[in-house]
Amino acid sequence: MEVDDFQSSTEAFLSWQSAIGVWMSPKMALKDLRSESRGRGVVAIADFEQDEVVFSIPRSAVLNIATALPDIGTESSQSAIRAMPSWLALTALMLSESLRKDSKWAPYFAVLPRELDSLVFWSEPEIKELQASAVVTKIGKGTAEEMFTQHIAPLGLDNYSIEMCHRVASVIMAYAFDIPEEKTTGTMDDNEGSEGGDDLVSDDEEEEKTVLSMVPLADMLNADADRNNARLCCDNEELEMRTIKPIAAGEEIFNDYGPLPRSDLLRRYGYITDQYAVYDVVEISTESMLSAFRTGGRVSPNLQLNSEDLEKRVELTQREDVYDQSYDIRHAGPEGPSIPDELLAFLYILLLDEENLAAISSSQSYLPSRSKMATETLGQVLVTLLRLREEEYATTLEEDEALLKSENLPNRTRMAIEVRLGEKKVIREAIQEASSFSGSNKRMRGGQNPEGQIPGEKGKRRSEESSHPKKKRRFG
Ligand SMILES: C[S@@+](CC[C@H](N)C(=O)[O-])C[C@H]1O[C@@H](n2cnc3c(N)ncnc32)[C@H](O)[C@@H]1O
Repeated sequence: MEVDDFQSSTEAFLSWQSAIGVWMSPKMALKDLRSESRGRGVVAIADFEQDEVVFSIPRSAVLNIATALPDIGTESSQSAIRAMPSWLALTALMLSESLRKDSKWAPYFAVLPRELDSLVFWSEPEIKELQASAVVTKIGKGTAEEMFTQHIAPLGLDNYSIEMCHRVASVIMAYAFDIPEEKTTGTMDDNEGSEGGDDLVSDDEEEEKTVLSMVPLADMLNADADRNNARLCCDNEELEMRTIKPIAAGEEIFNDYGPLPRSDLLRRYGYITDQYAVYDVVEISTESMLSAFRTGGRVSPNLQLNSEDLEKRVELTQREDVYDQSYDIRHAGPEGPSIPDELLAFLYILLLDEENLAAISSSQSYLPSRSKMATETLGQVLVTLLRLREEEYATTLEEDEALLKSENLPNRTRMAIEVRLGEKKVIREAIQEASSFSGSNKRMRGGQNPEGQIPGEKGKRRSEESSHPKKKRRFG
């Protein structure tokens, strides 16, 4: 789009917003931020105080099934759309609406991006640059295409194509909000959309009904984990973008997408920034850990297990509710350590000697506190497992750091390197944490002091010893 087109479509969009009842503070402006690679963004042109309204949007100016479906197609296509999962229904709705010559939403569609860098648009070689990042398994392109074919193709829309569906669905993923249905209360803190994830933050104890919606203007805010200074509030009949801290003239007004690792930021929104590095995550798959424990695997031979023993112990991890398909390793912070309690408990059960395993199996004793599970042996095994995980990436952390110094890297390659490098940093941090484990090995198979059973240690009362690990997982 030419500069003039960009400017004129921004102006047409803003006039249309006023015409459909959106109130905008004279202290805000919609700015061209392409020179900073952020498309359009909302900026303060005068000082805002905390909790001031930046703009307010009547519900009739929000695009969703309730506001737009009655105007399109036949009754049967309307009921077909209603029956679809919310992200697919909104995709069908936007495709249908964009075919209408007199569409009320045309000035809005004109400012939505034609292309994004979300992972669904990456070529195979580009995806390969993400190496062993678990995000590669979460792109869901094939599944989305099956759904387009199954649900949207039968509507017979003139503009239907798989590529078009991806374009619209990706805009929804990056731009849509789940908003509470009218007459309920709540506060939005990020735009989350297409995967049925209702990331609504609300004071209300009751479960709220939300509707996936495109909220023009609210979706013109860019996001920043550190500089988040505004939030979409749905407490009143109109939706209001309110400041959550004072904003000085000249500052950009930012939303937040929540604690997303950069891999997910890339998958959903097609960009990354350093501010989200703190949320980077590495998944370690349970299957890969179990194969390291199998006879001939990579943990030390005296800790390997035959299939029967392994199965028995895995069943116990399931009974103790510490079994997962994979475990998230992250940067240590106020939320907790790098290595989650569930992973410690899982490995602890695989490493327990027969006597203590039998005691837990028969509920004579319980999983101990984290510090007791963090034994030296477990730490060493974890270091081995983490090194194996690191080896799954085709390059090392140091090689990635060197690569990032090269100029003229294509943008997608650079973003992929940053994501995989961030994950390797998480692994290194977890290796450090595991190396510091110093709990006694007395209950471990192959422990250094297997004879050192303390009298009366077995069968302690729950109140003295148990600190059953709690699920702390934060990401889907
Ligand atoms: C909700 S829209 C924000 C408005 C968008 N800038 C526009 O011009 O339409 C989300 C998209 O904006 C871009 N974006 C948001 N925050 C960003 C940031 N901090 N840096 C770069 N791009 C950002 C990404 O392309 C993302 O998919």
